[in-house]
Amino acid sequence: MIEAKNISKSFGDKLVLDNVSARFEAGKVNMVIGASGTGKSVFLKTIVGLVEPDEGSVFFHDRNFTEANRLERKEVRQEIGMLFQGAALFDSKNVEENVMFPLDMLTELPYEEKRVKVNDALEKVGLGGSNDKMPSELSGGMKKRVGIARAIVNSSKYLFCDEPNSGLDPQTSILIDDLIMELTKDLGTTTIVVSHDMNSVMNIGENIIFIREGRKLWEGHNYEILDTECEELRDFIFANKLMRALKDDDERPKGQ
Ligand SMILES: Nc1ncnc2c1ncn2[C@@H]1O[C@H](COP(=O)(O)OP(=O)(O)OP(=O)(O)O)[C@@H](O)[C@H]1O
Repeated sequence: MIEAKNISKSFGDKLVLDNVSARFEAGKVNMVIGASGTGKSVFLKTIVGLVEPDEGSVFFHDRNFTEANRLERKEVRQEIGMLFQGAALFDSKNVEENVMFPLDMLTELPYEEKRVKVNDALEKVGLGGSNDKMPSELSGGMKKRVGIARAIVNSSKYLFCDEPNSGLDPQTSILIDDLIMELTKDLGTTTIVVSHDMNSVMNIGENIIFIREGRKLWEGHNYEILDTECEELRDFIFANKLMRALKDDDERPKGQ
């Protein structure tokens, strides 16, 4: 579980996060959604300590991360797996070396033990046996899978995914969403997905917070979202034509 309490952050005189609180449960896909430039990434960076909040605190289970010292923060960070936008693989490293990277950085394990963990992570994302492939030989969806394997290889308790579907076609996006959901359930991770993709929200959003201009305006489950009374959220959702069509269809009297 991760809890962010009353987080505020300004850059210069621009208030980017205004008293945002959220609770992200273990074993659930938690989503932070909102339009571009609205503060989602700054919020995620605040949670991992890449940005220091001006006010408020972040807790990982009962550990106060905001007040933790360097060593305590390092311990928490070792439990966080990150899937970056665009997968961010090292082009000059093969799949095995890419997935092994966090183990090289964070552990003293011998190569054979690291290899067992890498193979296990690759199996989990459906890429068993791809160790020697280079990123240039992989499709966009496979690169994301490698990125996900790298995020879970160190038995991460927390899985953060920044725009996991960016650059993917709709079918591959669904496969990646499903994989994120499956791993969250199987591994019991506290998963946070930052996204502005409404298809993903409808596929996997179990606990969603909507941020607009630095303020949290709504939170709930994907089955509630289409019925929201929050005008700003409706504008965000129904900017997507498919969502508008679904909503109209839902409201049409049956048999028409
Ligand atoms: N280090 C920084 N210094 C100054 N301003 C920043 C900094 N980081 C972010 N901002 C500003 O904070 C605001 C929120 O940015 P943020 O990246 O969180 O948006 P976002 O919702 O993640 O957008 P996107 O979906 O496009 O990634 C933007 O106006 C951005 O310019």
